[in-house]
Amino acid sequence: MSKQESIAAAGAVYYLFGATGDLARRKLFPALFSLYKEGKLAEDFAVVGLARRPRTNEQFREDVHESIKEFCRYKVDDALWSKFAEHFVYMPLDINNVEGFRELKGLTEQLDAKFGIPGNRLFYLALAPDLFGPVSFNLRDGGLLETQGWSRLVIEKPFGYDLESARKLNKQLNQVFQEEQIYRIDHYLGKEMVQNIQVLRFSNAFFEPLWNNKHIANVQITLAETVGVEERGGYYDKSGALRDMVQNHLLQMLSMIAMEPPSRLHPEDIRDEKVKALRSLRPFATDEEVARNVVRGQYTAGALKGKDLTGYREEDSVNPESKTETYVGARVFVDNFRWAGVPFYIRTGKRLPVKTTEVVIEFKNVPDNVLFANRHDLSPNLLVIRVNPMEGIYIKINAKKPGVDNVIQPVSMEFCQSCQIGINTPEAYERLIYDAARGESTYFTRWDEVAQAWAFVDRMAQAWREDNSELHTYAAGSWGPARMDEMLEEDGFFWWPVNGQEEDNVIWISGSSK
Ligand SMILES: NC(=O)C1=CN([C@@H]2O[C@H](COP(=O)(O)OP(=O)(O)OC[C@H]3O[C@@H](n4cnc5c(N)ncnc54)[C@H](OP(=O)(O)O)[C@@H]3O)[C@@H](O)[C@H]2O)C=CC1
Ligand SMILES: O=C1O[C@H](COP(=O)(O)O)[C@@H](O)[C@H](O)[C@H]1O
Repeated sequence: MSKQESIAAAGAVYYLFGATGDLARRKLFPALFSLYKEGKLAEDFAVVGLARRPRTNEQFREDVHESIKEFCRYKVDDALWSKFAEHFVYMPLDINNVEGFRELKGLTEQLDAKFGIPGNRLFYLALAPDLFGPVSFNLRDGGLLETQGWSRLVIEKPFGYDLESARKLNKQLNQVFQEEQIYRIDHYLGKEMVQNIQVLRFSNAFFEPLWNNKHIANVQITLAETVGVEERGGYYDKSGALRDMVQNHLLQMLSMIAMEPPSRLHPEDIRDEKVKALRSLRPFATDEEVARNVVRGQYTAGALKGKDLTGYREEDSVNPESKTETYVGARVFVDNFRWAGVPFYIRTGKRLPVKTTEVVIEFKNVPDNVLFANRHDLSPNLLVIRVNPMEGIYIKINAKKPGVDNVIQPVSMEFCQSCQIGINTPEAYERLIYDAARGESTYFTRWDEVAQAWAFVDRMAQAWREDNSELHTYAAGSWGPARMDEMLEEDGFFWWPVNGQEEDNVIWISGSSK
């Protein structure tokens, strides 16, 4: 067996619902091409683009070509493109019309025969969530699930609007698919460094023994974006940062930092541990607790890198009186033996000064009775996990300043993954599509995780709905509402600089990312 054959996912028909949409264009077509180029898709596959808009196969292939040229991390060469393009067909289909699904079944049989596909079906729903239920019913009623091979459903976020709507949606899906067949995408779980959290934690003698409240003072998780709401106001103004980022990406990252080691590296064991961590989140009992521990903010006009920026309420397709939050910061606790008393500070926002996703683990200082205890120049040890756009980790330690007695200075030692691997790091969507095609579900969210995360954030949304906590404002291009900084100060901490914006006095041992 050649190397190429050994890494290829089993052949399947990929049904791309929402094939004329933004996600397909920016992420899904480029991901499929990269998988093909790397031999992770062999020749026994077909992609059927599905949406209402009329398109011929040729027009559709041209759309795919343009998307790959613009967004793929690989350059497209003509010979490979021609071979790849043959696997793509388009069929106009309205999701509410079951007849169309019957026709799709006929098309599927032709594609199975043409490409030697063994009856495997991957249904990717790049659609608004209110269409997930209707698609599932029509897949069943149109006969598309009657097959000798496997059938899997890949669905995009948001999975509902709150716990109640998520439950309803899940119930609909469960009428057609088993939980094991449902792959709920959280694209942060496809990011290399998010997946690396487990490896760092569980394969290094350095970290695991210290990974608890005896040694860790606090954990800081930042998901900062420079972009504003862009053209997505219609969706975002209803969703806000809490539903768009906290319920999913932020809490998923938190659960990976906080989880206990699984007994086996089996997807269900890992997800069991993540859901336990989510269940241990201390719920906010009252509106007053929400107000004390959670900060919601909305950006006003400001500037970034010399460019003037409008405020959120002035953006197109946003209600000029909108109270939607574009920033959420919170102090949360994981109430279990490992984490009791350790604050997790989390924040996410649009129009912040840098695009970065980072986790900072701040360690407690050395005990009072040792040599350097009363030194004010002792800085806490940090472990920093850089997820995006830089990928890597660094640790900050204290060391003697060379040539000078009695002077201690912080030193950062760095593993810069993106400097070494750079453009070849697979994009999250490549990894996740490949995993779904291989039946590897570790980095997809299971229903109980989703439900637990909704239950946690619903309490905040409820307090805000009742309007008992303030909507802070922050200037576009700033680090968000000052109240969040004050919260850390109350606890004797501050936000560590992110995105390599280290304090001036730190020496970098391998400063390639600076
Ligand atoms: N775009 C992004 O970066 C991200 C998107 N997502 C999620 O992915 C999903 C898709 O997002 P996005 O691509 O941006 O959305 P778009 O609005 O760009 O695309 C929606 C797609 O759905 C199709 N569609 C709508 N109604 C029907 C129908 N009745 N029958 C058949 N097709 C229909 C549209 O095609 P047509 O009009 O031709 O029918 C279009 O292809 C959403 O759930 C979104 O939240 C998640 C993370 C990031
Ligand atoms: O899911 C989403 O994520 C993006 C940020 O993703 P990233 O990979 O660029 O960090 C965010 O802009 C968007 O609002 C949200 O829906």
